[in-house]
Amino acid sequence: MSVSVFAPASIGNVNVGFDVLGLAVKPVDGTLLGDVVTVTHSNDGDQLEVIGNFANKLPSDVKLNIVWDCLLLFNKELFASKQTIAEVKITLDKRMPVGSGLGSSACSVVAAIAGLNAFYEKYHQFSFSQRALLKMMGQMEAKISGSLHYDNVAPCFLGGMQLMVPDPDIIARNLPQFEDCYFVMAYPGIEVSTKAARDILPTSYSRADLISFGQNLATFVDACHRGDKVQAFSVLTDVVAEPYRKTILPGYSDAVSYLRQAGCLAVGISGSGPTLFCVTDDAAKAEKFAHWLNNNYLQISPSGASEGFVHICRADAQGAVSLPE
Ligand SMILES: Nc1ncnc2c1ncn2[C@@H]1O[C@H](COP(=O)(O)OP(=O)(O)O)[C@@H](O)[C@H]1O
Ligand SMILES: N[C@@H](CCOP(=O)(O)O)C(=O)O
Repeated sequence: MSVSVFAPASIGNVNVGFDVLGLAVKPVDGTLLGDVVTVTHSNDGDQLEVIGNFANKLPSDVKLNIVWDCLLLFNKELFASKQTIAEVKITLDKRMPVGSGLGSSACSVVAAIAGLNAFYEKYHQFSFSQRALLKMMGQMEAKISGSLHYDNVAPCFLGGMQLMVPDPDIIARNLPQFEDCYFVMAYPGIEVSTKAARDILPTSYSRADLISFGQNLATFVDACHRGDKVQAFSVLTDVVAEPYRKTILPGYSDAVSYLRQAGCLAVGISGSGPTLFCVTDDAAKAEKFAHWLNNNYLQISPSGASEGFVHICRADAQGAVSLPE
Protein backbone atom coordinates (compact mmCIF):
# COMPACT_ATOMS: atom_id res chain seq x y z
CA MET A 1 0.00 0.00 0.00
CA SER A 2 2.68 2.50 -1.02
CA VAL A 3 3.88 4.48 -4.00
CA SER A 4 7.51 5.11 -4.95
CA VAL A 5 8.77 7.78 -7.32
CA PHE A 6 12.26 8.05 -8.79
CA ALA A 7 13.54 11.51 -9.86
CA PRO A 8 16.69 11.72 -12.04
CA ALA A 9 19.87 13.80 -11.99
CA SER A 10 20.01 16.89 -14.18
CA ILE A 11 22.50 19.33 -15.71
CA GLY A 12 21.50 22.87 -14.72
CA ASN A 13 22.37 25.75 -17.11
CA VAL A 14 23.81 23.49 -19.87
CA ASN A 15 26.44 26.29 -20.25
CA VAL A 16 24.35 28.69 -22.33
CA GLY A 17 21.19 29.01 -20.22
CA PHE A 18 22.06 30.15 -16.72
CA ASP A 19 18.96 29.39 -14.61
CA VAL A 20 16.83 28.90 -17.76
CA LEU A 21 18.03 25.64 -19.35
CA GLY A 22 18.33 22.14 -17.89
CA LEU A 23 18.68 18.56 -19.07
CA ALA A 24 17.68 15.34 -17.28
CA VAL A 25 20.26 12.54 -17.63
CA LYS A 26 20.41 8.79 -16.98
CA PRO A 27 23.42 6.45 -16.96
CA VAL A 28 23.60 4.03 -19.90
CA ASP A 29 24.43 1.15 -17.53
CA GLY A 30 20.98 1.42 -15.87
CA THR A 31 22.19 2.86 -12.54
CA LEU A 32 19.39 4.83 -10.85
CA LEU A 33 21.20 8.19 -10.59
CA GLY A 34 18.64 10.16 -8.59
CA ASP A 35 16.52 9.96 -5.43
CA VAL A 36 13.59 7.68 -4.63
CA VAL A 37 10.71 8.70 -2.37
CA THR A 38 8.19 6.19 -1.05
CA VAL A 39 4.90 7.31 0.51
CA THR A 40 2.61 5.13 2.60
CA HIS A 41 -0.23 5.69 5.11
CA SER A 42 0.77 6.22 8.75
CA ASN A 43 -1.23 5.53 11.93
CA ASP A 44 1.21 7.49 14.02
CA GLY A 45 1.40 11.02 12.60
CA ASP A 46 3.55 12.25 9.72
CA GLN A 47 6.99 10.67 9.58
CA LEU A 48 10.12 10.97 7.44
CA GLU A 49 12.87 8.37 7.30
CA VAL A 50 16.05 8.99 5.33
CA ILE A 51 18.05 6.03 4.03
CA GLY A 52 20.62 5.52 1.26
CA ASN A 53 24.29 6.15 0.52
CA PHE A 54 24.11 9.90 1.07
CA ALA A 55 21.66 9.98 4.00
CA ASN A 56 24.51 10.84 6.36
CA LYS A 57 25.22 14.07 4.40
CA LEU A 58 21.81 15.48 5.34
CA PRO A 59 20.72 17.15 8.59
CA SER A 60 20.00 14.53 11.29
CA ASP A 61 16.83 16.44 12.24
CA VAL A 62 14.41 15.30 9.53
CA LYS A 63 12.41 18.51 9.95
CA LEU A 64 15.39 20.28 8.35
CA ASN A 65 15.19 18.01 5.32
CA ILE A 66 13.65 19.68 2.26
CA VAL A 67 11.34 16.66 1.89
CA TRP A 68 9.68 17.64 5.16
CA ASP A 69 9.07 21.15 3.76
CA CYS A 70 7.62 19.52 0.64
CA LEU A 71 5.13 17.63 2.81
CA LEU A 72 4.13 20.82 4.65
CA LEU A 73 3.65 22.69 1.36
CA PHE A 74 1.74 19.80 -0.23
CA ASN A 75 -0.59 19.64 2.80
CA LYS A 76 -1.12 23.40 2.66
CA GLU A 77 -2.13 23.12 -1.01
CA LEU A 78 -4.43 20.17 -0.20
CA PHE A 79 -6.08 22.29 2.51
CA ALA A 80 -6.48 25.20 0.06
CA SER A 81 -8.13 22.76 -2.36
CA LYS A 82 -10.50 21.55 0.41
CA GLN A 83 -9.07 18.02 0.37
CA THR A 84 -8.78 15.67 3.32
CA ILE A 85 -5.19 15.42 4.53
CA ALA A 86 -3.89 11.92 5.33
CA GLU A 87 -1.11 11.07 7.80
CA VAL A 88 1.83 9.68 5.85
CA LYS A 89 5.15 7.98 6.30
CA ILE A 90 7.71 9.12 3.73
CA THR A 91 10.97 7.32 3.07
CA LEU A 92 13.66 9.23 1.18
CA ASP A 93 16.31 7.01 -0.43
CA LYS A 94 19.05 9.64 -0.74
CA ARG A 95 21.12 8.25 -3.62
CA MET A 96 22.48 11.59 -4.84
CA PRO A 97 25.47 13.39 -3.35
CA VAL A 98 24.57 16.76 -1.84
CA GLY A 99 26.11 19.94 -3.29
CA SER A 100 27.22 18.02 -6.37
CA GLY A 101 25.85 20.06 -9.27
CA LEU A 102 23.67 17.11 -10.25
CA GLY A 103 20.49 18.71 -8.95
CA SER A 104 20.49 16.69 -5.74
CA SER A 105 18.02 18.89 -3.88
CA ALA A 106 15.80 18.99 -6.99
CA CYS A 107 15.79 15.15 -7.04
CA SER A 108 14.47 15.08 -3.46
CA VAL A 109 11.96 17.86 -4.09
CA VAL A 110 10.62 16.34 -7.31
CA ALA A 111 10.48 12.78 -5.94
CA ALA A 112 8.69 14.03 -2.79
CA ILE A 113 6.06 16.19 -4.48
CA ALA A 114 5.48 13.79 -7.39
CA GLY A 115 5.42 10.92 -4.85
CA LEU A 116 2.79 12.62 -2.68
CA ASN A 117 0.74 13.40 -5.77
CA ALA A 118 0.91 9.78 -6.95
CA PHE A 119 -0.10 8.64 -3.44
CA TYR A 120 -3.18 10.92 -3.37
CA GLU A 121 -4.07 9.95 -6.93
CA LYS A 122 -3.91 6.23 -6.10
CA TYR A 123 -5.51 6.15 -2.64
CA HIS A 124 -7.57 9.37 -2.41
CA GLN A 125 -8.61 9.96 -6.05
CA PHE A 126 -7.17 13.47 -6.08
CA SER A 127 -4.24 14.96 -7.95
CA PHE A 128 -2.82 18.38 -8.76
CA SER A 129 -2.10 19.52 -12.32
CA GLN A 130 1.43 19.19 -13.70
CA ARG A 131 1.81 22.99 -13.59
CA ALA A 132 0.67 23.23 -9.97
CA LEU A 133 3.18 20.52 -9.05
CA LEU A 134 6.00 22.27 -10.92
CA LYS A 135 5.23 25.53 -9.12
CA MET A 136 5.47 23.76 -5.75
CA MET A 137 8.78 22.22 -6.83
CA GLY A 138 10.17 25.62 -7.87
CA GLN A 139 9.14 27.09 -4.53
CA MET A 140 10.98 24.35 -2.63
CA GLU A 141 14.14 24.60 -4.77
CA ALA A 142 14.15 28.37 -4.13
CA LYS A 143 13.99 27.73 -0.39
CA ILE A 144 17.26 25.78 -0.61
CA SER A 145 19.28 27.81 -3.10
CA GLY A 146 18.04 31.27 -2.14
CA SER A 147 16.40 32.16 -5.47
CA LEU A 148 13.78 30.76 -7.81
CA HIS A 149 15.30 28.72 -10.65
CA TYR A 150 13.54 25.87 -12.44
CA ASP A 151 16.52 24.58 -14.45
CA ASN A 152 16.88 21.45 -12.26
CA VAL A 153 13.31 20.76 -11.10
CA ALA A 154 11.73 21.16 -14.56
CA PRO A 155 13.90 18.59 -16.42
CA CYS A 156 13.99 16.35 -13.36
CA PHE A 157 10.17 16.29 -13.28
CA LEU A 158 9.31 16.50 -16.99
CA GLY A 159 12.40 14.85 -18.53
CA GLY A 160 14.42 15.93 -21.58
CA MET A 161 15.87 19.38 -22.10
CA GLN A 162 13.67 22.13 -20.70
CA LEU A 163 13.83 25.84 -21.50
CA MET A 164 12.26 28.08 -18.87
CA VAL A 165 9.90 30.68 -20.30
CA PRO A 166 8.76 33.82 -18.45
CA ASP A 167 5.10 32.79 -18.42
CA PRO A 168 3.77 31.41 -15.13
CA ASP A 169 1.12 29.45 -17.04
CA ILE A 170 3.75 27.55 -19.04
CA ILE A 171 7.01 27.71 -17.02
CA ALA A 172 8.98 25.26 -19.19
CA ARG A 173 9.11 24.21 -22.85
CA ASN A 174 10.65 20.98 -24.08
CA LEU A 175 13.53 21.44 -26.55
CA PRO A 176 14.28 18.83 -29.23
CA GLN A 177 17.25 16.63 -28.30
CA PHE A 178 20.23 15.11 -30.08
CA GLU A 179 19.40 11.47 -29.36
CA ASP A 180 22.84 10.11 -30.31
CA CYS A 181 24.75 12.20 -27.75
CA TYR A 182 26.46 10.91 -24.62
CA PHE A 183 26.88 13.14 -21.56
CA VAL A 184 29.85 12.03 -19.49
CA MET A 185 29.24 13.19 -15.90
CA ALA A 186 32.21 13.38 -13.51
CA TYR A 187 31.46 14.13 -9.86
CA PRO A 188 34.82 14.64 -8.09
CA GLY A 189 33.51 13.81 -4.60
CA ILE A 190 33.78 17.28 -3.05
CA GLU A 191 30.83 19.44 -2.00
CA VAL A 192 30.03 22.87 -3.45
CA SER A 193 27.00 24.64 -2.04
CA THR A 194 24.76 26.06 -4.75
CA LYS A 195 24.09 29.13 -2.64
CA ALA A 196 27.83 29.80 -2.17
CA ALA A 197 28.48 29.22 -5.89
CA ARG A 198 25.76 31.76 -6.69
CA ASP A 199 27.17 34.29 -4.27
CA ILE A 200 30.56 34.40 -6.07
CA LEU A 201 28.97 35.51 -9.36
CA PRO A 202 29.08 39.17 -10.38
CA THR A 203 25.89 41.20 -9.97
CA SER A 204 26.38 42.89 -13.34
CA TYR A 205 28.01 41.89 -16.65
CA SER A 206 29.67 43.75 -19.51
CA ARG A 207 27.85 44.55 -22.73
CA ALA A 208 30.16 42.12 -24.57
CA ASP A 209 29.16 39.28 -22.21
CA LEU A 210 25.51 40.22 -22.58
CA ILE A 211 25.75 39.97 -26.36
CA SER A 212 27.64 36.65 -26.22
CA PHE A 213 25.12 35.22 -23.76
CA GLY A 214 22.10 36.19 -25.89
CA GLN A 215 23.72 35.04 -29.11
CA ASN A 216 24.87 31.66 -27.73
CA LEU A 217 21.52 30.81 -26.13
CA ALA A 218 19.50 31.92 -29.16
CA THR A 219 21.80 30.05 -31.58
CA PHE A 220 21.67 26.90 -29.43
CA VAL A 221 17.85 26.92 -29.24
CA ASP A 222 17.55 27.55 -32.98
CA ALA A 223 20.07 24.78 -33.74
CA CYS A 224 18.17 22.32 -31.49
CA HIS A 225 14.98 23.02 -33.42
CA ARG A 226 16.80 22.55 -36.75
CA GLY A 227 18.59 19.40 -35.53
CA ASP A 228 21.94 21.06 -36.27
CA LYS A 229 24.25 19.32 -33.81
CA VAL A 230 27.48 20.92 -35.02
CA GLN A 231 26.07 24.43 -34.68
CA ALA A 232 24.40 23.66 -31.33
CA PHE A 233 27.53 22.42 -29.59
CA SER A 234 29.84 24.97 -31.24
CA VAL A 235 28.16 27.73 -29.19
CA LEU A 236 27.88 25.86 -25.89
CA THR A 237 30.05 28.41 -24.08
CA ASP A 238 29.27 29.76 -20.62
CA VAL A 239 30.08 33.45 -20.13
CA VAL A 240 27.94 33.87 -17.01
CA ALA A 241 29.15 31.34 -14.45
CA GLU A 242 32.10 29.24 -15.64
CA PRO A 243 34.72 32.05 -15.68
CA TYR A 244 34.05 32.62 -11.94
CA ARG A 245 33.16 29.14 -10.72
CA LYS A 246 36.08 27.34 -12.35
CA THR A 247 38.38 29.01 -9.84
CA ILE A 248 36.84 26.94 -7.03
CA LEU A 249 36.92 23.61 -8.90
CA PRO A 250 40.25 21.74 -8.51
CA GLY A 251 41.48 20.25 -11.80
CA TYR A 252 38.62 21.73 -13.85
CA SER A 253 40.71 23.82 -16.27
CA ASP A 254 43.11 20.93 -16.97
CA ALA A 255 40.18 18.59 -17.60
CA VAL A 256 38.61 21.09 -20.04
CA SER A 257 41.93 21.43 -21.94
CA TYR A 258 42.29 17.65 -22.20
CA LEU A 259 38.66 17.03 -23.26
CA ARG A 260 38.73 19.79 -25.91
CA GLN A 261 41.96 18.59 -27.50
CA ALA A 262 40.62 15.01 -27.38
CA GLY A 263 37.63 16.09 -29.47
CA CYS A 264 34.58 16.44 -27.21
CA LEU A 265 31.66 18.39 -28.68
CA ALA A 266 31.29 20.53 -25.55
CA VAL A 267 32.32 20.62 -21.90
CA GLY A 268 31.13 22.59 -18.91
CA ILE A 269 30.11 22.76 -15.26
CA SER A 270 26.95 20.85 -14.41
CA GLY A 271 24.75 23.24 -12.43
CA SER A 272 26.87 25.05 -9.88
CA GLY A 273 29.51 22.28 -9.83
CA PRO A 274 31.68 20.54 -8.91
CA THR A 275 30.38 17.95 -11.44
CA LEU A 276 31.82 18.41 -14.93
CA PHE A 277 29.89 17.26 -17.99
CA CYS A 278 31.20 16.69 -21.49
CA VAL A 279 29.35 15.81 -24.66
CA THR A 280 30.26 13.42 -27.48
CA ASP A 281 28.32 11.46 -30.09
CA ASP A 282 31.00 8.75 -30.23
CA ALA A 283 30.67 5.77 -27.84
CA ALA A 284 34.43 5.03 -27.90
CA LYS A 285 35.21 8.66 -27.01
CA ALA A 286 32.66 8.58 -24.20
CA GLU A 287 34.50 5.56 -22.72
CA LYS A 288 37.87 7.26 -23.17
CA PHE A 289 36.70 10.50 -21.53
CA ALA A 290 35.09 8.59 -18.65
CA HIS A 291 38.34 6.69 -18.06
CA TRP A 292 40.42 9.87 -18.12
CA LEU A 293 38.06 11.76 -15.80
CA ASN A 294 37.97 8.82 -13.42
CA ASN A 295 41.76 8.94 -13.18
CA ASN A 296 42.25 12.69 -13.26
CA TYR A 297 39.18 14.62 -12.04
CA LEU A 298 38.10 12.71 -8.94
CA GLN A 299 39.53 14.17 -5.74
CA ILE A 300 41.25 11.77 -3.37
CA SER A 301 40.54 12.23 0.35
CA PRO A 302 43.32 11.92 2.97
CA SER A 303 42.25 8.27 3.46
CA GLY A 304 43.20 7.60 -0.17
CA ALA A 305 39.61 7.01 -1.31
CA SER A 306 37.29 9.17 -3.38
CA GLU A 307 33.56 9.69 -2.97
CA GLY A 308 33.42 10.70 -6.61
CA PHE A 309 32.14 8.79 -9.64
CA VAL A 310 31.86 9.02 -13.39
CA HIS A 311 28.79 7.97 -15.40
CA ILE A 312 28.28 7.86 -19.14
CA CYS A 313 24.72 9.14 -19.59
CA ARG A 314 22.09 9.80 -22.20
CA ALA A 315 19.36 12.42 -22.02
CA ASP A 316 16.52 11.09 -19.84
CA ALA A 317 13.31 11.75 -21.75
CA GLN A 318 11.05 10.45 -18.96
CA GLY A 319 11.88 12.54 -15.90
CA ALA A 320 10.21 11.47 -12.66
CA VAL A 321 8.63 8.00 -12.82
CA SER A 322 6.61 5.80 -10.49
CA LEU A 323 8.45 2.59 -9.63
CA PRO A 324 6.66 -0.77 -9.37
CA GLU A 325 5.52 -1.59 -5.80
N1 LIG B 1 16.74 16.06 0.73
C1 LIG B 1 17.74 16.91 0.54
N2 LIG B 1 18.55 16.77 -0.52
C2 LIG B 1 19.58 17.62 -0.72
N3 LIG B 1 19.89 18.64 0.10
C3 LIG B 1 19.10 18.82 1.18
C4 LIG B 1 18.00 17.97 1.43
N4 LIG B 1 17.41 18.40 2.56
C5 LIG B 1 18.11 19.44 3.00
N5 LIG B 1 19.14 19.70 2.19
C6 LIG B 1 20.12 20.77 2.38
O1 LIG B 1 20.05 21.63 1.26
C7 LIG B 1 21.34 22.04 0.83
C8 LIG B 1 21.47 21.56 -0.61
O2 LIG B 1 22.56 22.12 -1.12
P1 LIG B 1 22.73 22.42 -2.67
O3 LIG B 1 24.07 23.00 -2.78
O4 LIG B 1 21.57 23.20 -3.20
O5 LIG B 1 22.70 20.95 -3.26
P2 LIG B 1 22.54 20.51 -4.76
O6 LIG B 1 23.32 21.48 -5.60
O7 LIG B 1 23.17 19.17 -4.81
O8 LIG B 1 21.10 20.51 -5.07
C9 LIG B 1 22.33 21.39 1.80
O9 LIG B 1 22.63 22.32 2.81
C10 LIG B 1 21.54 20.23 2.40
O10 LIG B 1 21.92 19.88 3.72
N1 LIG C 1 21.18 27.50 -12.26
C1 LIG C 1 21.69 27.03 -10.99
C2 LIG C 1 21.81 25.52 -11.06
C3 LIG C 1 22.23 24.88 -9.76
O1 LIG C 1 22.31 23.48 -9.95
P1 LIG C 1 22.82 22.50 -8.77
O2 LIG C 1 22.73 21.14 -9.37
O3 LIG C 1 24.21 22.91 -8.47
O4 LIG C 1 21.87 22.70 -7.63
C4 LIG C 1 23.05 27.66 -10.73
O5 LIG C 1 23.90 27.57 -11.61
O6 LIG C 1 23.23 28.25 -9.66
